[in-house]
Order: sequence, then structure tokens, then C-alpha cells
Amino acid sequence: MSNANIDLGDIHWLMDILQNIDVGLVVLDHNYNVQLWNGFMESHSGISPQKAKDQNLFELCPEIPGDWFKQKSEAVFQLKTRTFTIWEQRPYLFKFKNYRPITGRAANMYQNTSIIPLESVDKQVDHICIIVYDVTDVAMNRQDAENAGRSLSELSQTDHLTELNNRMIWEQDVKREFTRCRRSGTPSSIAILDVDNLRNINAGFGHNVGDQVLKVVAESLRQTTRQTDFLCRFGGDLFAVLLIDSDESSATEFAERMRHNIAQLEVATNNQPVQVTSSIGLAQINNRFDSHLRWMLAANKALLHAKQQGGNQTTLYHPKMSEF
Ligand SMILES: Nc1nc2c(ncn2[C@@H]2O[C@H](COP(=O)(O)OP(=O)(O)OP(=O)(O)O)[C@@H](O)[C@H]2O)c(=O)[nH]1
Repeated sequence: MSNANIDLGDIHWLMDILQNIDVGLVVLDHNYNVQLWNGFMESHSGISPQKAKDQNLFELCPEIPGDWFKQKSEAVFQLKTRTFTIWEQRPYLFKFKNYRPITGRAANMYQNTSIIPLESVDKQVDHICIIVYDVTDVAMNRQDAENAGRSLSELSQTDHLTELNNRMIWEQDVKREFTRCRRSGTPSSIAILDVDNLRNINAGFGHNVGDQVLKVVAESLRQTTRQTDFLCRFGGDLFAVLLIDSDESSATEFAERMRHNIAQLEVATNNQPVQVTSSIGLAQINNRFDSHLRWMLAANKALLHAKQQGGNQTTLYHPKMSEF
């Protein structure tokens, strides 16, 4: 259902779903004031949507560590991609009592949480949505049966479609590499790659073809990167590579090879095969970056430039691009 087709009736039942769905939904503006607080949040916190509306999240829920949460959310606002936290890293974001009869041993509800960007019609991200999943049963079962099957943590490290590591794991690698480069003075670089026009491919050939495009791009990247590099599906049509011991010039050479290999790919459809192009933003670590997030944002900035210049190209980050 496209936005243009939504009528008042649709909105009515959409609101019903939001209120009754068995996950927590909280929409925040950029000042971290609550704009939406659904029924799940009300029944577990005792705070009504009317009371929550326009309240600052950190005043409403003092248990949430402000600095940590803001750092995570800023990346969502700026990079426009989702981020998440699993209960193993942080048992909960919102401190809710656990009322489940079977898992009554847990004092508080264990939660997995996602933070997703909400794009307005002009493509700006002025709001984010927190999605809260109650995973108390999973957490309790896990503690009871440590040897049972693959752990949730393993599953949550891998992107199901491409089987690449997901962003959460990659970001930990970047953080570690940031510290290592700072200590050793050696340069490493980040490449963020965006598949061009995936929206049109989905619209023209169907979502399955779009999925296939992402899979073959992932495979091509896997084959192009060195064993020492770290590759992930960053989210949506974005991939990222951490290029160890690569300065600007070798990173550019690598990125152009990646782009060239992707341009050779063809994905079969019922009609003519689809060809794929990509845009790449590159940033070598530098002393002005005060954290690994700045480093990632620099590569993203370069990517935006590549896109603004028409896509299908590689752009190197330059401090003059920076506004931070
Ligand atoms: N098939 C498929 N599509 C996805 C997946 N994840 C994200 N997308 C789609 O990727 C598109 C990304 O949109 P945009 O960021 O506007 O990218 P684009 O169409 O590639 O446009 P440019 O980036 O400007 O070239 C959206 O239409 C998403 O629905 C996925 O797992 N499978």
C-alpha cells in the first residue's frame, strides 16, 4: 500500500494495529520527545499514551542511559539505517516488570530492541522509532539450556539474505580497528557501497529479483575482499568493508575493482537480465575523527557525494565535505 493510497479508514485500522500489536512502539523526534507510545508500552509501564506524548524520553524513563542511547540514535538519524540491541548486550532498554507465569523467575522483561529511521516525504529523518520485543522466554530458556542448538547471538550476527555479518558485528570490528590504528599509526579505510536504483529494480522486476541482486552483489564482494578485510551487509541496499592497512590510494584501487566486478553481474528475470551498478564512499582513518562513528560517518558522507554526482562512481572523503 503506497502512502498516496492511504485513506482515513486505513489510518483508523493502522492505529488499531499499532495500539494492539504485541511489541512496543515508541516514536521520538530529534529532541527525544515522545510522539507515539503504543498500547504495549502503556500496559507494561503504566504510562498512558496521552501522558507520554511530548515528554522527554529520559525524564519519562530515567533507567535509559542517555549518552549511550543518544550515540546509537544519532547514527540512525544521520546514516538513515536501523540499529539494534539484543538482550545479551543489554538485558532491557525499558525497565518493565516480568509478569509471565512460566518465566516468572525473571524480575524484569528481557528485551531486544531495534531503532529504525522514519523518513519524511522529503527523505529527511526527523523521527526514529524504537521497537521493543519481549524475549524473556528466550532468555530464560537460553540460561536453562546452554548447549541447545545455535545461540541467538550467532543467529543475530548474520544477515539472513546474504549470510554476511550484519552491521552490529562489523561495527565492533571497526571500533577495534579504530583503536588499533590510533595506537599503531597505520592507515585503514572504510568503504560503504550502495546498490544503485534498487527501488526501481524492485518496482520493475519484483522483490525476488531485488533480493537476488543483493545476493549476487554480496557474493561478488565476498570474492573481491581479502581474508583480512571485514565485510558486512550494513542494512537495506548498503554494504560496508573495513579495509585493513589500506590507505586512500589502495582503498580507491580496491573500491574501483569492487565497482567494476559488480558492473559485470547479470541477474536473470523473465525478460531481459538486470545489470547492477553501485556507488562507493571511502574514508581513510584520520586524526580528526574522535570515534569510530565519525570515521563511518565520513565514509557515508563520501557516499552521499557519489550519489549526488549521479551514482556509479567512487568518492573519497575530503574534510571539506565535513559539517561535523
Ligand atoms: N528486494 C529487496 N529490496 C530491499 C531490501 N532491503 C532494502 N530494499 C529496498 O532497497 C531500496 C533502497 O532505496 P533507496 O535507498 O532509495 O535506494 P535506490 O533505489 O537504490 O536509490 P539510490 O540509492 O538513490 O540509487 C528500497 O526500495 C528498499 O525497499 C531487501 O532485502 N530486498
